[in-house]
Amino acid sequence: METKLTVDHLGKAFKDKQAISDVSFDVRKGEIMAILGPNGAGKSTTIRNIMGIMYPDSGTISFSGHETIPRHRIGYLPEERGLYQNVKVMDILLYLADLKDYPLQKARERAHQYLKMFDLEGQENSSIEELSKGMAQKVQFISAIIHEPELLILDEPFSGLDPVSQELFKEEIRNLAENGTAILLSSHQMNLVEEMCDRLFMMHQGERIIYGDIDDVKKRYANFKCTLHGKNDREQLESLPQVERVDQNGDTSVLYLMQDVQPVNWLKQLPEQLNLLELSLDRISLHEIFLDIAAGRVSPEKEGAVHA
Ligand SMILES: Nc1ncnc2c1ncn2[C@@H]1O[C@H](COP(=O)(O)OP(=O)(O)OP(=O)(O)O)[C@@H](O)[C@H]1O
Repeated sequence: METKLTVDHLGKAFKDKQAISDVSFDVRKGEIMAILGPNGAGKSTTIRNIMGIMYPDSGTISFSGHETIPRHRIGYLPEERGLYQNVKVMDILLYLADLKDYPLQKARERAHQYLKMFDLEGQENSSIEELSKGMAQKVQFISAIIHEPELLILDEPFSGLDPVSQELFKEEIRNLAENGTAILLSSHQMNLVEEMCDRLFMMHQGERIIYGDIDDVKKRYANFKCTLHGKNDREQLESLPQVERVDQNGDTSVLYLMQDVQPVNWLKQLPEQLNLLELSLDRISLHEIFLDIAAGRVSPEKEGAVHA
């Protein structure tokens, strides 16, 4: 797949605070790539460097192999929402398309098409201040894609959206990728990331922790967990073979199993005296991998540890 964006060994400090260091990843045509990490991990700093809102101290950013970034071929939904408040919806969309050198007539057609798709038909002449927060967010999303960008950067696109609007956004983001747009998406909603994205770049304290194909990452990091309902002694559960740790809440115990456990064999050796009302065995989710990272239970992987 053709590489659209390459971020290579990027570093940026604010005074004595190293916000990001040695950040490297790429985003390919037609894929949805997630950039993830706990609050303060450095996601927005990375994105702002790509967008030229700030300049890196080290490293390079290139677009289709060139270090001159054609910003008119990029669409950007920033984390900070906000469009000019007292300007009409259609006027702002055409103005922003024009800033990207996109033909006016085509922009008008696409604006109508997207306003309809996002249930905003008839709002062309409303001013932004008359719209609800979610409606204004839809207009801002349209403004990010109106000029048919080759690379689309979405910083927390789903925050503040109701479930119906969230579905609309998801569907359109998928459509854009299917039609060849390279998408870099930052989100704290792990279930959506797991559902939508092809690859991920997970960072913590400014550094890369995991980089790779979502399915490979899940296989590599997502061990099995066994949830037991029934009154059981925590220490006894902790002493069972191949149990890494136990979380207990009342009569519910979650046993996190070591890597490479064979679930069937592991189940066979459970002691008969266990109090078992219910038992389930699942792979841990991306959400839990994320919590492990935030808690420092996953250390940065070596370059190339997971093949991107
Ligand atoms: N303009 C700035 N001046 C000083 N420090 C900054 C500035 N912008 C970011 N930082 C610091 O850089 C680090 C990374 O911040 P950044 O906003 O990139 O994180 P993030 O991953 O986007 O977080 P969040 O999920 O909370 O949006 C933080 O420690 C933050 O305090």
